[in-house]
Amino acid sequence: MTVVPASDLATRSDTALEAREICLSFGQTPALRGASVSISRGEIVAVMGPSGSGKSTLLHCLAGILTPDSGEIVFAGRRLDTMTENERSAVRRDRFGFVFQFGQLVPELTTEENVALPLLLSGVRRTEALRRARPWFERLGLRGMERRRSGELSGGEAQRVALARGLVAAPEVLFADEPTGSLDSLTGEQVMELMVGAARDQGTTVVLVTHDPRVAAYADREINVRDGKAAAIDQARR
Ligand SMILES: Nc1ncnc2c1ncn2[C@@H]1O[C@H](COP(=O)(O)OP(=O)(O)OP(=O)(O)O)[C@@H](O)[C@H]1O
Repeated sequence: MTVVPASDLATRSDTALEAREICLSFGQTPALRGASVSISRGEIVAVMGPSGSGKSTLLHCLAGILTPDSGEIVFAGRRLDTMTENERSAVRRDRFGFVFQFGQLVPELTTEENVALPLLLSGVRRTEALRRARPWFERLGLRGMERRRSGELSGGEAQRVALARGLVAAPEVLFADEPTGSLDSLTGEQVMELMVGAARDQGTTVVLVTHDPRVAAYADREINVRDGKAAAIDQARR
């Protein structure tokens, strides 16, 4: 009989990312109270729930930005919560992408440098990083804006640049916290269409926090967070 090591089994599984019974408090405030979620490879998941319910905290734990007080985070078969800070930051840099509500572009850099940034931080040479950033301008309708700085972009343009930056290194998981929260609904829908299209092309798993049911409708599945606990929404009700 061949014994398959548990690590191999985990690598072969379809699960990209998992939180198991995670708890996290900020001082006396419990933000997560035993939240569990399991996200498949290539799946696009919307995390919904009332303000203050723990959505962003859950996303930050899944992304290895925050470490839970108890429970486990498993990414690609490995415990993220027990890694050293250096290992976790290498996972964030090399295997995860991020898009936040206000884009958070580096104002001193041109848009093409902003898009290329994750590659530069991973040690890709500048010419090569800029070469790989270039197709994203065409793809996201940003052609001609390569040399602008973030102050010279509209909100929707800046958010598309942020999206390109989040996806340029072909991350395994893209974390998006209210990526359309600062945009009007039409611009928000354009950003969502681009995000979902690009993520599907690359096979990127997406964890998306949103208040907006129209944004959540782009996801394959909704997870509802209430009082620091997560529950999958019955798909039949959607
Ligand atoms: N850095 C922090 N320090 C102290 N308390 C915090 C911190 N971050 C979050 N909290 C608290 O943890 C709880 C969950 O916050 P979290 O931001 O995860 O909720 P959320 O569902 O994302 O809310 P929103 O939809 O308003 O963004 C809230 O009670 C919040 O006040």
